[in-house]
Amino acid sequence: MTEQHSYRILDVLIEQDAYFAIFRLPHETAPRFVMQTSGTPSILRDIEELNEQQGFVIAPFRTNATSPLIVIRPDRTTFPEVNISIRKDGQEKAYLQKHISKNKVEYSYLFDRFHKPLANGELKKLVLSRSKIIDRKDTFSPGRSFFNAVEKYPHSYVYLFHTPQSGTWLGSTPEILLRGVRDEWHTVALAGTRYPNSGTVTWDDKNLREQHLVTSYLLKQLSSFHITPEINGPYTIKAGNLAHLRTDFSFNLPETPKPGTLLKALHPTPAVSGLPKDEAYRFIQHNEEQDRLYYSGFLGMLDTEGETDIYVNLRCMHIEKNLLTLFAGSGLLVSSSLDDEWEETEHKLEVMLNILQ
Ligand SMILES: C=C(O[C@@H]1C=C(C(=O)O)C=C[C@H]1O)C(=O)O
Repeated sequence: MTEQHSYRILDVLIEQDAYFAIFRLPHETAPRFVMQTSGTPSILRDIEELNEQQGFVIAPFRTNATSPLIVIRPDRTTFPEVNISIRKDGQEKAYLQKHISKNKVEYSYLFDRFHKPLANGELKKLVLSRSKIIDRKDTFSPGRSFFNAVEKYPHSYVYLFHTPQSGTWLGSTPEILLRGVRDEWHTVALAGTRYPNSGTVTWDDKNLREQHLVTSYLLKQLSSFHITPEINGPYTIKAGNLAHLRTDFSFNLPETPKPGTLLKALHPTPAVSGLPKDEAYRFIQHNEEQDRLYYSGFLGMLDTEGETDIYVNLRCMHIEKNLLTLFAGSGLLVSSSLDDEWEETEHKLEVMLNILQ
């Protein structure tokens, strides 16, 4: 099967409103595919209900009626044959950035609003995110963009999924939330961002502190289950045009906690939300002025009999009939500067912008 044939199949599955996900794990060559062929996917109210589930999980940042927590049952794991007609490409139109996207002036108001509780010591860290909305070209193909990302981002988890409940999402994320085979499990603290042109990356105090906050949080959550992980890091990793600081946590997971319970304890980590956990999560809900939907939620296969690979949903876009909404955020500390954080989100948005053609 040619790549062009594969991407047309993916586009047709989206047009047919199928329940499917295709994903490529870091450093693997072949993407894996899952599709539910009968009934409707499970809709869950609470992350802990994942303890009773196996399948492809799609969890929003915040579960609500518009963004439910979904599990696709993997009825089939090979590409289906679908009737593909050759698409007549319409008139070319340029990708246009819509006014609804926050410009730097509007972003600066939100930056000030987020900085206040950091400056007065109420909160230690807050992740401020924004989105960029662009017109979808007639020639845009989600399937082709997925394969572009597979090629361009070998170190990331690249995915495309569709369900009628979530809509269509595509992304290329570097951040593992929970990975496990048998009783060997892993999670990762990924925080601190640079955009090096070349050579070695150096890390300032702000980035080291951000990384330290996420590491301490993960240790605390794991130790609440009496898990003492083996720790490796922090070290520098590449993710497309960006570099991050990463610390690995490896541990045994006997009978309990089950993965759903652990995911509930981990999500949302301060890499995407903030500290203290509950206060930061509430602050974002009331002040960010956008619904993050599935951005900064988590996704991937949950299969306790086989292999579990759950990633944080970053460097992603929501694909609609006429619009593409790209998301990016960055972690603010009291020492953050407006220009640096804006620039960081610009670089993060490029991850999706670079695969649109
Ligand atoms: C929030 C995002 O990325 C997260 C935030 C980072 C940071 O602030 O340094 C780094 C990696 C991710 O954990 C994003 O890509 O939107």
